[in-house]
Amino acid sequence: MRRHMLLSAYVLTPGSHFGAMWRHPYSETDFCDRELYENLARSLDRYGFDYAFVPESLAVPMGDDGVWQTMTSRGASGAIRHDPALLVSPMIGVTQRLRFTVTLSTTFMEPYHLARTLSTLNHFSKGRMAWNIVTSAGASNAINFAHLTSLDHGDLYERAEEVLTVCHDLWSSWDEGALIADKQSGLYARADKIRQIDHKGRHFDIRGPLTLPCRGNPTLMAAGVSPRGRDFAARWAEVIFAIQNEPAAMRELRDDVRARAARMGRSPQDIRLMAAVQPVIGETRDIAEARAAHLDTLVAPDAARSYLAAMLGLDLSGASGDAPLQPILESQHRRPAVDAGGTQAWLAKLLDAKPAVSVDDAAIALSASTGTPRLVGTAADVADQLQALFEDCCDGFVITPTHFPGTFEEFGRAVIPELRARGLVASHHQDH
Ligand SMILES: Cc1cc2nc3c(=O)[nH]c(=O)nc-3n(C[C@H](O)[C@H](O)[C@H](O)COP(=O)(O)O)c2cc1C
Repeated sequence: MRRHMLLSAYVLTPGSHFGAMWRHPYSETDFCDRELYENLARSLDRYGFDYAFVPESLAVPMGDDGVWQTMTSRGASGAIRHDPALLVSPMIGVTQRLRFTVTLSTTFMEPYHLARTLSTLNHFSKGRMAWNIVTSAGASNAINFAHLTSLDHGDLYERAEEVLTVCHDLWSSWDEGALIADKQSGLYARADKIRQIDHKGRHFDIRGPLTLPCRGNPTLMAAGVSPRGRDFAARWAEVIFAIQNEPAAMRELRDDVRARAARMGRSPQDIRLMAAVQPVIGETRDIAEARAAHLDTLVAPDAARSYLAAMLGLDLSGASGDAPLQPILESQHRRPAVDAGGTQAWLAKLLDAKPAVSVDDAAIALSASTGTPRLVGTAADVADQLQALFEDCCDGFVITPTHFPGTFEEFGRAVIPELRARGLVASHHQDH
């Protein structure tokens, strides 16, 4: 069977990987409206997206200095976040085919909760769930859980391994056929087909069983990039979510995780990589270029500076926006705890092209796409760029919006038919 591209819609508000999304003239702004998500889900289902992908953070975004007010007041990426599991619940109800990726943290959630929430969603969606497993490293993630013992990077992954073991045990704590609901005999469930898990580990003490039977396991995704994160993905995940600017970095990540998986006895081809991309589509190339340039004008420099500071682990509080970035980088020698988006590689590329880039220009460039490749052009141009990446170094894309939900509609109306005509995405009702 021909290999098909996976297509996900990235549901992050009020800014997405484009940090000023809500300011776009065509964008919705009420991200607390249930119907917005139901309508989005209907459209995604109709156009043939594979997934709605919901990332997660349990804190409002903040700069490296802990100041959250700037980014929240500017509506930066992730300033409004719902519980991912609850967000997709109404979306499930209005769709037949669309699948859902919820990002849930192994650090701040308990495995019993995780296993049960995902199990319920997998029942309600008839098996259309995926879990993007994150360890939520970094100070901002921990800010609302300061009462918990803080875990270092290695401990986060050790806990995550235990969480996954427990979840799998809970998901198999009911055998198929355990639920019989036999009114005649009065036997609802066969206890001989339901097991305690009796887990006693370093982090958890859990008897089990789960409070409901399982309907298959969710598809597992992972998003770490360190050697430990890659091992974790190689052990558990079927899909890796990547924010990488360069094809070579996507290729290296996929090859490396596949090699690790092979050493663990898995088939390397079982691991697919979905890369975040930001399409900017125009009726003509000139229109697309003009739209891309317009996007940058919507980014607020103060919020962009906070974001740059957070992503690079810099103190920019005393810096003028016009100052060149390079000397600041050299004087501070600071590094972020997490390089989640390949930001260092993005920065190296920027400094290579523009050694004297100012703080604000760098900040605006980062907030405009978070380092995801921006694909600018007509629908056919965007399809060409996706095809080239797909044939070279990845298995699908997470489409990050510049306006919400318009980007998904433009992509669905103009680019997906083009990809389908080229045989690159599954036809409707066909599995990938
Ligand atoms: C592409 C990407 C996306 C991520 N998305 C999230 C997220 O939505 N929520 C979250 O809490 N952590 C997220 N993370 C953080 C990871 O789960 C992990 O904690 C972090 O990357 C540190 O692990 P590492 O050093 O192995 O990369 C993401 C990381 C990457 C690389």
